Order: sequence, then C-alpha cells, then structure tokens
Amino acid sequence: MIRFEQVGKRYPNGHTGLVDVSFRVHRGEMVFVTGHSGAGKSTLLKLILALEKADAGKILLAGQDISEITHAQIPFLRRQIGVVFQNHRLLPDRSVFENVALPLQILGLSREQMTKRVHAALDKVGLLRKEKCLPQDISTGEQQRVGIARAVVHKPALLLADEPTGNLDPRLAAEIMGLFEDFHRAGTTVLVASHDLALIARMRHRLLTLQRGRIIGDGESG
Ligand SMILES: Nc1ncnc2c1ncn2[C@@H]1O[C@H](COP(=O)(O)OP(=O)(O)OP(=O)(O)O)[C@@H](O)[C@H]1O
Repeated sequence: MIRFEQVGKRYPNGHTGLVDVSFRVHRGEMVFVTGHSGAGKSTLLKLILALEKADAGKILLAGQDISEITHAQIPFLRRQIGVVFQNHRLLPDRSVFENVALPLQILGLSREQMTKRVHAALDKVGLLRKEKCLPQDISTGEQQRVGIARAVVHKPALLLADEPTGNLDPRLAAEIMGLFEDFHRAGTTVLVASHDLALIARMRHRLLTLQRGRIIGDGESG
C-alpha cells in the first residue's frame, strides 16, 4: 500500500525532515510511527499526502509514484486517504453532520447517499445521536471522534493520523486508538504518528521509530 525507497526531505531553511527512509506498509496493516519531537513523523505523513515533496528517493502509494505526481492528480490521491489531526479542525459553525459530510461534497453523491454514508460513519464512532450538535456543544473526545468520522466517511483505503490523542486524557486516548483498531480490523490500512509510547506498547502493532529523520527501529510495539 505504501512504499518509501530511500526517501529524503530537506526543508528550504536547511532543517532535515527525513534521511534515506525506506519501508513498506502492506494493505490492511496497522503501523505506529514514533520518535521525539522533530524526528520527522509529520514530514513522513505530509509526503504521503503530497503536502510536501521529497527531494530524494521514491514514494509509491497503491502502486502510484507520488514523488512525480502532478497538481491535477493530487485530488485523486487524497480521495484514497483519510486524515485525522490532533486538533481535529472542525468547522465551528457547522453541525456534526455537516462537518462529517464535507469530504463527500466533492464526490457528487445524492443527498440520500450522503446521509446514509454520514450516518454510517457517525455510527462507527458512536455519535449518531449528536449529529445536530455544534462542535462547541460536545466534549473534546467527541470532537475527536467527529474528526475520525469525517476522515473515514468516503471509505478511504488508507487512514493517516498525526498525534490523534495528543490532548486527550489516557482513558479517552485509549478509546480513540481502539477506534483506529476497529477500522484496521475492517480492512483499512492505518498509519498513526504518536509519541504516546505507553499507549502504543499496550496495543501490539508494528512500530517504526524515527530519530533525526532516520528510521532507527522497525518491530512489534508490545
Ligand atoms: N515547514 C517546515 N519548514 C522548515 N522546517 C520544517 C518544516 N516542517 C518541519 N520542519 C523541520 O523538520 C524536522 C522534522 O519535523 P516534523 O514536524 O516532521 O517532526 P515530528 O516528529 O512530527 O515532530 P513533532 O512531534 O514535534 O510534531 C524538524 O527539524 C522541523 O523543525
């Protein structure tokens, strides 16, 4: 599903993003990426999303070489991917339903199909009964679950998350990670960047460890 071959990324200010990074993630795998602040976790995710461009090596996503992707191809690439951020970035003046429906609007679905998909996604994260609420009227953990519903509503083959449990207490963090495991079990490829080693260790999935832009470990997390 994802293949990095000797990928390097240096930012224009001279900061090292990634150095000689090679790995493969198979379809349906769940993988954690960890490392200290500045180790390159976000850079790795941004390269997969074509938000940044690698300046060495090759990146393949579902067989497509995205190191050479054109602007016109980027929307098609992103349709295969769902993204969850730490601060979920919900639109404050739109209801839970409308926030989750956003990624579907460009797909040209009928109102009926759209409602069905949004309800299915909200159901998966246990929030069907909150669909009419505004983000400010639900808890932080619920807001993060809305962010996850929005990331999966278009049924992406790949789910990426950047510190998705960053500002949640340990119980909520475990609950959110449990949701990622549910999507993994249902066949989605899941890549989660996190520095919450205690939580990762309890979950037993593959763990890639980055240090100063290099992969220094690739093994089981538990
Ligand atoms: N847009 C940018 N411009 C310049 N340098 C950047 C940019 N983004 C990241 N960097 C640098 O690249 C390196 C890797 O950063 P990255 O954000 O990938 O790390 P991270 O592991 O995600 O860190 P954190 O856990 O703090 O989010 C750091 O030295 C950082 O300062």
